[in-house]
Amino acid sequence: MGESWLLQLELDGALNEQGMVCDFGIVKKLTREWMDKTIDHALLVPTRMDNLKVEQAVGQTRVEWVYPDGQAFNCLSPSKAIALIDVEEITPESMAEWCRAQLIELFPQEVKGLNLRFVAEQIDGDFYHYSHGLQQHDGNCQRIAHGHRSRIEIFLNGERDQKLEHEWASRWSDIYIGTSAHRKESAEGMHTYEYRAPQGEFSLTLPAQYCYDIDTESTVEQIARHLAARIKQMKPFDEVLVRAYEGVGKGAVSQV
Ligand SMILES: Nc1nc2c(c(=O)[nH]1)N=C([C@H](O)[C@H](O)COP(=O)(O)OP(=O)(O)OP(=O)(O)O)CN2
Repeated sequence: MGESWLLQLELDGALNEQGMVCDFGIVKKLTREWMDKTIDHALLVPTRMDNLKVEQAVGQTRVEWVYPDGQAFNCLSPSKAIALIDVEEITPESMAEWCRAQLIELFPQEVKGLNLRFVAEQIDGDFYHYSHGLQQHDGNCQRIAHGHRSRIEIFLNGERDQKLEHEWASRWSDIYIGTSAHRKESAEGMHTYEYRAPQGEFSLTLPAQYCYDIDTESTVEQIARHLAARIKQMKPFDEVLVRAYEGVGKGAVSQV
């Protein structure tokens, strides 16, 4: 599944010569750089999970996992796009503990304690939960399986339509949004996506029931456009406006 969490930090320690525990600028820089290097835009794999096999060779990592119903999940990607986390399950709490233990080592010695929390954005309505990879992105969004938790707003003739929002959020609850051009032949009932991007070769195979393909890259602009077009097909006489988000506070608007 895709996630977008806000990170909250509390530092404990004696005051330095500037009267600070640690300059906020340093806190933000250290934390952001470390998160970007380790878990942000990565596929987080809980290595104590059952039915998991991980192989690493020459900069590539392969993850094979069997779903409880016996179906297969397989991802091959440059190693930095897969974060192996020594826990049974990825939760905000298990990730906070895992990150805390490593992050505290990076702070100046005045910092004696670090409390770290991951929190989901407060979303009053529906949201969609998806993973994807943008082959054409020159940054880390090219990684084949990173995801977001995103609010969605749909308007018909200027009026919010929460029933439609709910329908799309349910359809896109823990979904992989694939790009048709990346599809390769696969066993029946499975989808395989493969592409080469600047960071290397990416490949992902998972059950078709967890996938939704679109004809373009899955940028949030294209997602908003796709949703607006699909809704317009069903409601040709209505003016349709979609606000689709990508994680917290960023998104796109499409109107047809
Ligand atoms: N105009 C667009 N820009 C970007 C898109 C997009 O769809 N349209 N998509 C991405 C990536 O998919 C990416 O996962 C999001 O990247 P980024 O904003 O860097 O990610 P974070 O969620 O980590 O956000 P921060 O708030 O910067 O932590 C990139 N750009």
